[in-house]
Amino acid sequence: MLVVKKFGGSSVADKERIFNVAKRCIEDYEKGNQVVVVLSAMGKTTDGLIAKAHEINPNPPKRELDMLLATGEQVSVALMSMAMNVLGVPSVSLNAAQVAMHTSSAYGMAKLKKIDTERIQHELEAKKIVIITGFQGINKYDDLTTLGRGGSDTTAVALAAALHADACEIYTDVDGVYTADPRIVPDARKLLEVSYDEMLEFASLGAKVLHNRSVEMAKRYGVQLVVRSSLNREEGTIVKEETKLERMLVSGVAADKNVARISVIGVKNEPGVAFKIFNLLAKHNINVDIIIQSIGREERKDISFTVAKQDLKETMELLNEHRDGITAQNVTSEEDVAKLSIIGAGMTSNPGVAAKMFEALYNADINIKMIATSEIRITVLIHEEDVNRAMRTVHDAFDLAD
Ligand SMILES: Nc1ncnc2c1ncn2[C@@H]1O[C@H](COP(=O)(O)OP(=O)(O)O)[C@@H](O)[C@H]1O
Ligand SMILES: N[C@@H](CC(=O)OP(=O)(O)O)C(=O)O
Repeated sequence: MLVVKKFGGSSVADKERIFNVAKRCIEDYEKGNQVVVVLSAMGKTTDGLIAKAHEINPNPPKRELDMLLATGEQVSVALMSMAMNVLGVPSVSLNAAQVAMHTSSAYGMAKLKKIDTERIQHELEAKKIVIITGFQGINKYDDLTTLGRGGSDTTAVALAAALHADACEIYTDVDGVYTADPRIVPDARKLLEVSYDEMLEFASLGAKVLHNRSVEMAKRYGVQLVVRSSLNREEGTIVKEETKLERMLVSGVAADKNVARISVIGVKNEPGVAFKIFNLLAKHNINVDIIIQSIGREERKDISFTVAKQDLKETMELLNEHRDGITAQNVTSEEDVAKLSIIGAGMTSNPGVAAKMFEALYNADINIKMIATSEIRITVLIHEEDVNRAMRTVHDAFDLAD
């Protein structure tokens, strides 16, 4: 059996945890399995590297930032292989260039395109545990790229697909996917199974327990995932196509503080304006979420939308630079906002769900700034300082603890 095991930064944060992971991997190896380990950078290393970059240059070139960030994962894999060596088990660490994990060129948000498996297969046949850097790749210029924050999960799923692995296990510091972030909602309940579609919404809406692209990829290639803890032996959560369990109306609540609101005020009420605004942002790889257009006062209207906080500065610069072209009278922004979402495949065609969420927020005196819905989620934009309270309130309103 070939197993891909991914351990996040929290699981390899210090010497004890590195040895803990090494031992868990060796247990699998000693059962006769082929073991591929994917690691993230230790603890908060990536945050530290980003801060260091900004000390030197407040606008670091994206290529150089990736060059720097990719070092974090290399430290983890080298130390892990040294730990396995101490424990007497043959292993080898490989970075993205050594494997040849090919990505697109977009530094900081590269997409995996193709993974060469020869080197990995060769090392597995030599009976080694193969330890691979998550989060990074190489592009067509042979430069190092990174896949976006939390991207090591995606590396693991891509490797599981490329190697036709029998299992793909994602180890973190909680023992599965819960109805809400268990650190914020203490009575959140662990889900035994969750469908790809629901997990994709969870991940995209702020539950960082899995990287959203890893779920997309798992669905596309039919890779079944298990999310579990590296710190205990509890059964985890299975992420797969269809779950046998009875459909819950709402499966969970997710929050995302990494969001900012932008309002483009007084644009002309004529065809093509929205196209010009969002085409401009798309050309600069800026992802936009909730979009609201006001009903036009005669000749002018406002368009508001959200972007990730790290894209706020660039978005504001672009919109101000093109203010005449997009016919805007003013552009404003708000940073202290957060998104709160409820997710559930069972909410389709159930008219009471939105009302129940809004009632819970009303009872807690929380104001809603924007609303977006899809078949399986309802998202509201609220004040950032209200978000944890809002999460607990909505979790309670839908009885998710039971
Ligand atoms: N619905 C959820 N279920 C479980 N964990 C969640 C959820 N939403 C958010 N989280 C958070 O995700 C964290 C794990 O993700 P992350 O910190 O990226 O771990 P790692 O370093 O292992 O990749 C948990 O500690 C938890 O606080
Ligand atoms: N080290 C990277 C990639 C990653 O996936 O990390 P983690 O698995 O610890 O969330 C980050 O911090 O974004």
